[in-house]
Amino acid sequence: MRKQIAAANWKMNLTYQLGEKLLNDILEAEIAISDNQQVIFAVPFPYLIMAKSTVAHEKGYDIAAQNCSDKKNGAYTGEVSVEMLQSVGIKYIIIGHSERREYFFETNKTLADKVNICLENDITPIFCCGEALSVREKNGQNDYVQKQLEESLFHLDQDKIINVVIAYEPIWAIGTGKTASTQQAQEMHQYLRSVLANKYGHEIADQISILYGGSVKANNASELFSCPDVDGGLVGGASLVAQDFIQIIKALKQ
Ligand SMILES: O=C[C@H](O)COP(=O)(O)O
Repeated sequence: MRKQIAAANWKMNLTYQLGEKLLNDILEAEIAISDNQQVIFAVPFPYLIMAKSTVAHEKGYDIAAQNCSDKKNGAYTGEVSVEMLQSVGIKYIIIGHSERREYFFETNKTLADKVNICLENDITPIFCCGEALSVREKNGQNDYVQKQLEESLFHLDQDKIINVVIAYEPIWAIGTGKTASTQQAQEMHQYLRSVLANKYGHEIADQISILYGGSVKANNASELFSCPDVDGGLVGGASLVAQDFIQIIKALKQ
């Protein structure tokens, strides 16, 4: 049975001290996390070790990096390699967030390289895909996300794809307060799963968690997560407020 995941993406927000307090405030709520659920905090690089040790003894909680280099190592000043992240215990990395695609010009090919290095190091990529408003207005969202999957993931064998988490994030819903309707979210997630099934078969596709991202809030998480093909969320703004993210964790399907 695939995991139900609440992933917090702090992006470039919070000081170290506020981040540490936020983590502790959420852990103090002592939410019961079932074996089928996972809570992940994607924190800025300088906070990874603190965050990792803060959740170390908490069942069902883990930490992610928000990005990594597409190079393995070497003279790339300012870059952070997957091997470095692995060496401090990181098990998840967000790959291909739309903000990285837009502001840092990451291409499907670069992201395929990042995915490969993650998997070589036993790290689960949380692979983001999603269309801009202009694409949706032309009803081109299915082809658009399918191409993102084909060009960044479909070189993987069955035993590798099974270790990837996918996050569908309609760009028009990120940080805008506009959320995809439950029907839009379910349609896209179902479509993504059918694309995976066509390539890898239903048994594999049914095991891959597909998260929804785009203005998930405390008051809409239950409805979104109740969709059969929505396996939790990748949450930006609402993950910065302890009480809001606590509600979002509680909204995960069991
Ligand atoms: O990574 C998270 C997504 O970009 C969604 O962000 P948001 O919840 O602020 O819309």
